[in-house]
Amino acid sequence: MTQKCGLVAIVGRPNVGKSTLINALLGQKVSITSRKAQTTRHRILGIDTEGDYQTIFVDTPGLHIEEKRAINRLMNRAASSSINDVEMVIFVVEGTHWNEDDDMVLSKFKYLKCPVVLAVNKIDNVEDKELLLPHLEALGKRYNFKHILPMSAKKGDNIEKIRTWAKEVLPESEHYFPEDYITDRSSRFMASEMVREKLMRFLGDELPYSVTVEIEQFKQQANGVLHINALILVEREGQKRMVIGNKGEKLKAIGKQARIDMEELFDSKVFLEIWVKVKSGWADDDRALRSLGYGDDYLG
Ligand SMILES: Nc1nc2c(ncn2[C@@H]2O[C@H](COP(=O)(O)OP(=O)(O)OP(=O)(O)O)[C@@H](O)[C@H]2O)c(=O)[nH]1
Repeated sequence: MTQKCGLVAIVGRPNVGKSTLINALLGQKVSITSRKAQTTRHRILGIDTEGDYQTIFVDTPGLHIEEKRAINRLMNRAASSSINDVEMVIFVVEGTHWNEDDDMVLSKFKYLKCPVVLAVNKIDNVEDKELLLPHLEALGKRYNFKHILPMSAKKGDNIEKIRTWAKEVLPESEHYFPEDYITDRSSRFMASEMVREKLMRFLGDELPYSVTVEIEQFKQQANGVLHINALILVEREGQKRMVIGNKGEKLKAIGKQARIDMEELFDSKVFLEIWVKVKSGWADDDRALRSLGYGDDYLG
């Protein structure tokens, strides 16, 4: 049989569970998830290769209404353009909560030619299941969806259908990526996302968007241990203190959790060092090494 390959977009307002769905579809942590809205700043490709089929899932940044901040405008642009050349769109919404942001996403489908699947996520959260059916029926009247799928990305319920439907729409084409690729993002990028995710988890709303993470070193040592140096760049001294926490506790916890995820993803022991630096501060170029975010067994 000839090879088939194509793009499938996963769209939806922030926080509906797109990253969780991508992770569930690919069975690996390729995208970051968080309770805080809008964590996906980058467009991440998740690649699912099975035999002759290769589905490239495009995890778009959350589309949303407010356009005041430049970053939001950029996110909207990236999201709109990524919808156009795909074979299918998975529109993720949340349980029985439909709001005007969902309407906004829906309005982007006006000129779409490809099929749209409505994935009604987080049904495990819907307490009154009797409400679900009429709600799904009402949703069906909003657009000519190819399928309407109640599902739970977190529990893995019904997500196989998405993989099957995706395969059905793939055109004949050579595979774009080698079969062992899960994402076209480099491992360095994945490592930085993992640190950023933990930052968000530990600092929540306190964390400003301006904080960035750079991977300065990513090297496999002869003994197989992966040495990773991450640099967290903040804008002010106060933010640096916040990230480091009392006696370095916060940074230590962030480092530990990030290391655990990295070890799983890279399938290797990881030695992770994290530094925090104030971005613009020429007067503050001291890079205090604050984190011992690695297991004690790698110390010796
Ligand atoms: N109960 C429940 N929670 C879910 C489910 N799927 C995702 N979540 C939770 O919803 C929150 C947001 O999930 P994400 O996957 O980060 O959402 P997202 O749409 O990628 O968010 P952005 O990156 O902001 O666009 C997380 O706390 C998830 O654990 C689900 O099926 N059931």
